[in-house]
Amino acid sequence: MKLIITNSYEESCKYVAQEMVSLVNANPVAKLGLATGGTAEQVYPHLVKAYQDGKVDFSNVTTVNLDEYLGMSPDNPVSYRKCMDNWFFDHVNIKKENTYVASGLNDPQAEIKTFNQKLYGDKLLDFQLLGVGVSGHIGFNEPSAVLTAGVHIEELDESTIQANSRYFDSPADVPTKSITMGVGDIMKASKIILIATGDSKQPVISKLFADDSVSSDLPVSVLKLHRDATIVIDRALADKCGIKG
Ligand SMILES: N[C@@H]1[C@@H](O)[C@H](O)[C@@H](COP(=O)(O)O)O[C@@H]1O
Repeated sequence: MKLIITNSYEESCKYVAQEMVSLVNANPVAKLGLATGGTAEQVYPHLVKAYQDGKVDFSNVTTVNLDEYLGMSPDNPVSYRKCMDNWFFDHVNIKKENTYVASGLNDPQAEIKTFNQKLYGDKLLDFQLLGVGVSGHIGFNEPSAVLTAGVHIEELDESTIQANSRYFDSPADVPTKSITMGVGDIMKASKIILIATGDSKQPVISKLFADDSVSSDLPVSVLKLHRDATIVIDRALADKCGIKG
């Protein structure tokens, strides 16, 4: 697992976007795994800018998103589908039919089938963008005695519900379940970049770099097993975690 420490969150976002642009330029038919969440959100304006500046072409790119809340309509303004449309897809030349964000409204078992078809029907992911939850989750894979490899329905951790309640009227409105890629799905991506910032992520990032352990109590720690996973944090977060470098 590689660590990159930037001078600021803004610089982290630019760095991640630049990596994605380079990847698409090297492989115009790239299949990208995408992420929502407040941290990943600020990566997308840099991708849109690169497109507007003629530096990248998304016309042959396909995408699969990590997760969605169960019961969430794709039309709901806080759905991950709407987030992706608003932040990215509606502003670049990607074909909408080449983008997939699971529907939280469909029958869960049928949607798991569709999700797997999108993940494995043609080729594996060339890249996966990740954020990390305050619980240490990736996608919505929460800490637990065991982790699940494949696409599944996951009960959200109380800390995730609290953290994500900022997007809803109240914590009671946050869905309690999600449909998510499993850790095995994420780990099959050829290249993974995780971006983290902010004081709330200090406990999980500190734990991640405290030692060499991999544990289902800290789902993000599975990235230590990946050949090409990079964690991008800013100096402020690194300092909080006591990480030198
Ligand atoms: N399901 C998403 C995760 O994929 C994301 O990593 C996490 C981090 O969010 P934020 O960056 O807003 O802290 O948010 C949600 O829970």
